[in-house]
Order: sequence, then C-alpha cells, then structure tokens
Amino acid sequence: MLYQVVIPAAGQGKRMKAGMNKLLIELQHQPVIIHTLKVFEQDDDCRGIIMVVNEAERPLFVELLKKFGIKKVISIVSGGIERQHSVYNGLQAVKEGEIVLIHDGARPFIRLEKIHELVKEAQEHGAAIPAVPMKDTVKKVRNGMAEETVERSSLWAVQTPQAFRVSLVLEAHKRAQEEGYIGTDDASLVERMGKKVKIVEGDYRNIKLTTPDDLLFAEAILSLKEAR
Ligand SMILES: Nc1ccn([C@@H]2O[C@H](COP(=O)(O)OP(=O)(O)OP(=O)(O)O)[C@@H](O)[C@H]2O)c(=O)n1
Ligand SMILES: C[C@](O)(CO)[C@H](O)COP(=O)(O)O
Repeated sequence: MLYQVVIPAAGQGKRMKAGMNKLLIELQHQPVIIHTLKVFEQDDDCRGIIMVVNEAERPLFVELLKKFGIKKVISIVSGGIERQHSVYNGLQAVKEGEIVLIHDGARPFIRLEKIHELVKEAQEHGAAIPAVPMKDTVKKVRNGMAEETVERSSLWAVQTPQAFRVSLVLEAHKRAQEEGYIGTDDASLVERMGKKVKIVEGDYRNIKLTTPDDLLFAEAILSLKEAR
C-alpha cells in the first residue's frame, strides 16, 4: 500500500542544548535528518516525502538533500510555533492518496517492517500508531511531591510514525486548529473526535533524539547496525 510521509523538522532542539537544530547533528558523518529520510527514500511504497522546516534553514536542508541524493522529497513547507502547527502545514501539501504517515525527523531508527505494518493497520482502522509498554513507574507530581502513582499495566509510551487515512487526520487537525486545541501527538487529535486509534507494538530502539544522552544511545544503535 503506497503512502506519503510528513516529516516535521522545524523544531529548535532546545532540550538537546546543542545551540542548533538537533536534526543537523551528525551521527557517523551523516546529519540525523538524513538517517531518517533515507529510510523512506529506500522504501518503494513511499510515494513522497513532505518536509517541514524552519524557513531560515531551508537552504541548508535543500543542500543536504542534494548532497545525500534524497530524491523523494516532493515538497518543503514552513514550520510553525508548535509541532502541531508544523504538521498541519505539512498536511496541506499531501497529494491525493489514501494513507499518510507523520514521522518525527528526530526518530532516525524507524524500521521498514514497522512502517509497512502501520500502513496496513491504518488502512484497516483509519489510524495506527506505534507504542511500547512503559518500563518505569509513572507518578503524578505536584510541588515536587509524589501525588499519585499511575497504574502502569495500561500505560504505553507512544512513538511515530503515526499512520492515518488522509481525510481523517486532515479533519482532526482542522478541528483542533478551529478549537485552539494543541496535542503532543497527532493521534490525540483523532481520539478527541471519538475515533479509535490502533496501537501497534513499537520498538524500544525507535527513540526520539531529545536530550544529549539520547545521542549516546544513538551511537550505540548505529554501531550495532554496522556490526551486523
Ligand atoms: N515547532 C516545531 C516543533 C518540533 N518540530 C519537529 O517535531 C519533531 C519532534 O519534536 P521535538 O523532539 O520536541 O523537537 P524540538 O521541538 O526541536 O525539541 P525541543 O522541544 O527540545 O526544542 C522534531 O523532528 C522537530 O523538528 C517541528 O517540526 N516544529
Ligand atoms: C509525537 C511524539 O513523538 C510521540 O511521542 C511526541 O509527543 C513528540 O513530543 P515533542 O515534545 O514534540 O518532541
């Protein structure tokens, strides 16, 4: 099943404390964003990539696409203040088609098999997202004190790519925009419309590079891949 993918890459990377967009940090001589894009570039089922970037970084990203031979990018649109705004802008560039994936540029370790599983589940359910069972205990904290321990067995840590029927996610984003609702992921916008979202078991290695320690884990994952 063919799909298109929106890659939000217009963040500032504040938590990474690198003083630059963390997607431009090099891992094994390749920027993070190129690791991510190459997964979709090599997938015959990927009809096109829509990148969402900071206007100031557009020339830089265009240069990188050329340097690393990324040819499947069909559109580069401007990002917004929040991730959701960036995704919304990216969705406006999606061409006629049934399924669209929304995948953080900061998650370079997504595997093709998982992408295809998510596309298939989205075709059946309308929406499908990867998630992994929480390994730590989670508590609600108020004023630095533990307030409530959340029952862990039903808690999952959600990842991307999040896969949707195009019409469903467009409607969800439009409504959220009209109602001034900001969610931390795209599936939450679909859920708030009362639609079901299928959970697909994810991969603990599909990390989002967010803080400096994540780069250590990323280097280890790449070394393991190389050793194979
Ligand atoms: N306004 C924004 C915010 C985030 N993103 C993208 O959404 C993905 C997930 O966001 P996050 O990990 O939070 O990235 P940043 O917002 O850059 O990180 P921080 O919150 O630490 O600044 C990243 O690929 C990021 O580039 C985006 O396109 N537009
Ligand atoms: C979409 C996401 O990656 C799912 O876990 C996450 O919510 C993004 O959060 P961020 O703060 O925008 O990185």
